Amino acid sequence: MAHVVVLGAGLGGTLQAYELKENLGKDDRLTVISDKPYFQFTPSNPWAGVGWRKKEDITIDLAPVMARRGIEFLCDGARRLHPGENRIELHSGRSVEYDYLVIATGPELAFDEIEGFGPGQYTHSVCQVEHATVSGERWEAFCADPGPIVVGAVQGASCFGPAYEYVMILDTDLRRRKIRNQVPITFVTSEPYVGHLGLGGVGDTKGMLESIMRDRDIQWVTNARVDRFTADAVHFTEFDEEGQEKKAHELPFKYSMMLPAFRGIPALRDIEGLVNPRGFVITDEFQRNPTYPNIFAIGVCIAIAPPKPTPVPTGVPKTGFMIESMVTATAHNIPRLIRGQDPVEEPTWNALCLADFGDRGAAFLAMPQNPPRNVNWSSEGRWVHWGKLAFEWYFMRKIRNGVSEPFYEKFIMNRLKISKLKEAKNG
Ligand SMILES: Cc1cc2nc3c(=O)[nH]c(=O)nc-3n(C[C@H](O)[C@H](O)[C@H](O)COP(=O)(O)OP(=O)(O)OC[C@H]3O[C@@H](n4cnc5c(N)ncnc54)[C@H](O)[C@@H]3O)c2cc1C
Repeated sequence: MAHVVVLGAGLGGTLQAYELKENLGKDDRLTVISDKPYFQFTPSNPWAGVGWRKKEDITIDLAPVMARRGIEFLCDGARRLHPGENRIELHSGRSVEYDYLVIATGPELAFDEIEGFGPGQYTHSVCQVEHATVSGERWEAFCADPGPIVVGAVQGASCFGPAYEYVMILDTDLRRRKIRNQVPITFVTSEPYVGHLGLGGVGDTKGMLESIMRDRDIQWVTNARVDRFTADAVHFTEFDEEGQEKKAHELPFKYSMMLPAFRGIPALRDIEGLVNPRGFVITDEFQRNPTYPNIFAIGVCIAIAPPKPTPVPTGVPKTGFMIESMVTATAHNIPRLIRGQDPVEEPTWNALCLADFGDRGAAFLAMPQNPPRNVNWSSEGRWVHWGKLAFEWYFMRKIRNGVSEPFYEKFIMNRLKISKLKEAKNG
């Protein structure tokens, strides 16, 4: 009999618990530990950031759901991991021991690396539902007395999709309110070009997103390193393609949201052999840590090197499709280890993003994540907006009912089939 613990109950940890439950033996114990009592559907946070969703629409109370699936649930935060003792020390003072651990703690948001940045300072956030709810409330006040907007992603950011989503959603909302003409919008990003996305672009994301931004009167600045935020301006330095300083900017705003860089959570930081210098968990091809072979990690908390350095540092996004493949590999590898076998399942690490703009949207699929790729596809249209609504509905239902079926695999296969049929029809 083995005790398997999943630390973190976000998109990755919750799915991990459901898939492990299917594959573990009857006598094995499964515990989920999370510092929040609810699951939040992070992809809907940009909608909460304009008041299109409330917190209760996109969160699910985990205790009853986990109880129904026969999974122990502990709502407590990890203070420190002691991997040499197979023990997690929790904020309550209690310790939990494990035979196998899956770390799924997502990112710590590194707002403190830039002066004046983040909630409680001068800018807003949609990274967590608690932030997005406040942003949605402030958005109402902004619309009553509008001015310039700055949206984007700072140096070291890896998650660019939600920045594009949020800027387009704000544009859509302002047009619906018929006040778009009073609001200059600028997109400021550390990416070397619009549509790079931390992936070197996917298909024609550069041309596609530039064209959409032009169409929506959104100005942009790329290769930007933010130096500080003050109450009503972002101060940043623009670099050229060689990485030389090009121009210092002071751009005024009345409302701003920029994606921060991520790092690993404090409970894991500086544990030698477990994490890299930014606190991301080191994993091998089986999602297993090489130093502590009974520890696996999935989701945003793992270390992935960028494919190619950029003039201003950028990271690699870890999106749902990729996380799902990490979950599935881990759900097969841990039971194999318990049975005395070697791990064999490797994740596929592909990237899919449905970026909703409130009326239409843009989608891309990169298989594998880094170029050169077998599938390098991007598209835009009204179908993406409907696709994102379906994604939210399906995912919330899946978490509520404890279903472990892979979503992305099915969605992508269907979408690619439709594209191929269309191509064949058009000759
Ligand atoms: C705004 C936004 C929108 C996104 N939209 C999309 C999208 O549309 N499609 C897509 O594919 N990807 C999207 N992503 C990327 C990615 O899919 C999400 O970030 C996803 O939530 C990552 O899952 P995760 O399980 O790794 O981390 P999280 O979902 O962040 O989960 C981490 C969990 O660990 C818990 N935790 C943290 N610290 C501790 C601790 N010390 N002790 C115990 N528990 C702890 C947290 O409370 C949380 O429950 C988006 C990301 C953001 C920020």
